[in-house]
Amino acid sequence: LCQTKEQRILDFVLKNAVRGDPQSVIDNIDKYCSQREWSMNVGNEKGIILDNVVKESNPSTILELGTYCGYSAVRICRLLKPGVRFFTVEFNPAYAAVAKQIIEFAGLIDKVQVLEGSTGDIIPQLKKKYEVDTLDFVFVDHWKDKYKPDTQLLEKCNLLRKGSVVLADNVIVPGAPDFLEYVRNCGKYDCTNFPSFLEYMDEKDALEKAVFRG
Ligand SMILES: O=C(CSCCNC(=O)c1cc(-c2ccc(F)cc2)cc(O)c1O)c1ccc(O)c(O)c1
Ligand SMILES: [Mg+2]
Repeated sequence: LCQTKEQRILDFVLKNAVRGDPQSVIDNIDKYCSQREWSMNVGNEKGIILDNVVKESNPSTILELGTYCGYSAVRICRLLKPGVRFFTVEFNPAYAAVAKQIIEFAGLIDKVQVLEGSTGDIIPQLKKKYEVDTLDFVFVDHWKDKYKPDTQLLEKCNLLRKGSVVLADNVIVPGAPDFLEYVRNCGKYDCTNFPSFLEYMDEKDALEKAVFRG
C-alpha cells in the first residue's frame, strides 16, 4: 500500500510508463501531478526551459541540488551524451529511494549518482571523493535558503570554472531573494531570468541562469 505521495508517484510511473523510455517517465509524472496530486517537480513549462539551457551548455559533469523524485534528473540525463557524469544530492532518504527507482526505470541509472546527505557536507567532497575537477552545469532546486550559501560553497571549493552554468528553480515561488541579489550583484556571474509558471499551477515562477565569469 503506498503510504507517501512519492511512493504513489513511483507506483503510477511503474504501472503506466514504458521501461527505458525517459520521456514516458516524464510525461507520466506530469500527468499524475497535474491530475491527481500536486508535487514539487520542476514540471513541463520550466522543464522545456531547463532542456534548452542544458542543450546549449552541452555539459559533461553536472551537479543537481535537490533530487526529490528524480524528475529533473531524468529530464536532464535524457539529453546527455554517453560517458557524462550526473551527481544529484538529496537530503531526504525516502525521496532518494524513490528517485533511484524512477531513474533506474527510465534506464539512466549508470549516468547518475544519487548522493544522500546535506549539500554542505557533500559539496566539499566532490573533488577528492568523487574525482570531480570542475562542474559544467549545476541545477539548484533544494531548500531555497540554501541556494546562496551553497553557490558560495561551490566557489570556495573551486568547483566552478569560466562558463559554468548555475540554473536555479523557484526564484519567484517559493523564492530565493538573497540568491538572486547575490548572483546579480556580486560581479562574478552573467545572469539571465526566464519567466515561467509554477509546476502544474497558473502562478508565475521563474528560472535564473547565472554563468560564472571565472
Ligand atoms: O531536496 C531537498 C529537500 S527540500 C525540497 C526543495 N524544493 C522545494 O521546497 C520546492 C517547493 C515548491 C513549492 C512548495 C509550495 C508552494 F506553495 C509552492 C511551491 C516548489 C518547488 O519547485 C520546490 O523545488 C534538500 C536537498 C539537499 C539538502 O542539503 C537539503 O537540506 C534539502
Ligand atoms: Mg523546484
